[in-house]
Amino acid sequence: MTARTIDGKAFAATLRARVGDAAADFTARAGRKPGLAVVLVGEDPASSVYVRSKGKATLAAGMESFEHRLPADTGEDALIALVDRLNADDAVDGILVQLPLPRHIDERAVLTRIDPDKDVDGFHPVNAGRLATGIDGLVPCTPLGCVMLLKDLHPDLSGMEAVVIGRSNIVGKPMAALLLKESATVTTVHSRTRDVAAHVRGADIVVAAVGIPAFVKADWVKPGATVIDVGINRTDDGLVGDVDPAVAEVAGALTPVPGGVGPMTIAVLMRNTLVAACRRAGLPAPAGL
Ligand SMILES: Nc1nc2c(c(=O)[nH]1)N[C@@H](CN(C=O)c1ccc(C(=O)N[C@@H](CCC(=O)O)C(=O)O)cc1)CN2
Ligand SMILES: [Mg+2]
Repeated sequence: MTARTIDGKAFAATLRARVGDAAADFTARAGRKPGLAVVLVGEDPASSVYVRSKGKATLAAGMESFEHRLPADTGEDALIALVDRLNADDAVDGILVQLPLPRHIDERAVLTRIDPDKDVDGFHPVNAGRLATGIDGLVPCTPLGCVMLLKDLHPDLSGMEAVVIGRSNIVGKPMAALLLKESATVTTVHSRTRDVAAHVRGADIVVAAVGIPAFVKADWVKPGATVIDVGINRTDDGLVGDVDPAVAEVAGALTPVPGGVGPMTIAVLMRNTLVAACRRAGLPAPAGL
């Protein structure tokens, strides 16, 4: 069997177009555009590219982009002061601090300072708590993008066996919470799990978010399973995922790297910004997003 390729790039393009339509509608009703502020500290080349892409996507969706590029030696206090200003700025609906931050800055101190209702990354503990308890909030972009791709293929995930590999606050934990919300039977495996392969073998859905190149092997995967590869590992052989390419011979469907989950992250960020803007303006949630 050769797995069907899940085209995240194409899905992301349609999502961005739908957000663009909804953003035009917001602008007509609210008398202003939705606004997204992105903060980058330092000059990490990959982060710099992502921030530029976010700015371009924001403008392309008809939204206001506020880009703040700060030097690598910016102090934590100065960064927090900027977050406070963005929290108080009515033109800003969404705030995103690009990760990773330089080592001298406490990531948690910065992320918990963002107004939860502007936290379009969904990383604030208030939004994590909302997700865990079933309250509408803002949900991390990458896992929400994964669920959108999964539901496109399997509109009803209820009762499906899902294994999430990795337990980060950014992907693994919210991914498991979102799958649970869809009534899947969810197992999270991680570095202390005794037999990862045994868990993966029972899964209809595998989400690999572990950050180890080609970690998931073909003989771990149930024939026909849907495999979502969240890994973005830069190696001497270029960009590779967390899933061994040989998995394509066993899986029913697989996201490629690049062109799978990655492009969904920025498309969902646009969606989250629009959702935050609608909530802040007291407008109904945009349909179908
Ligand atoms: N504050 C945040 N920081 C980071 C996040 C995040 O969601 N919020 N995620 C990643 C980086 N990221 C966005 O910020 C991101 C990563 C990858 C892609 C993407 O489209 N990848 C392409 C490949 C691009 C390449 O060649 O590098 C793909 O997979 O097809 C978009 C956004 C960490 N930081
Ligand atoms: Mg740090």
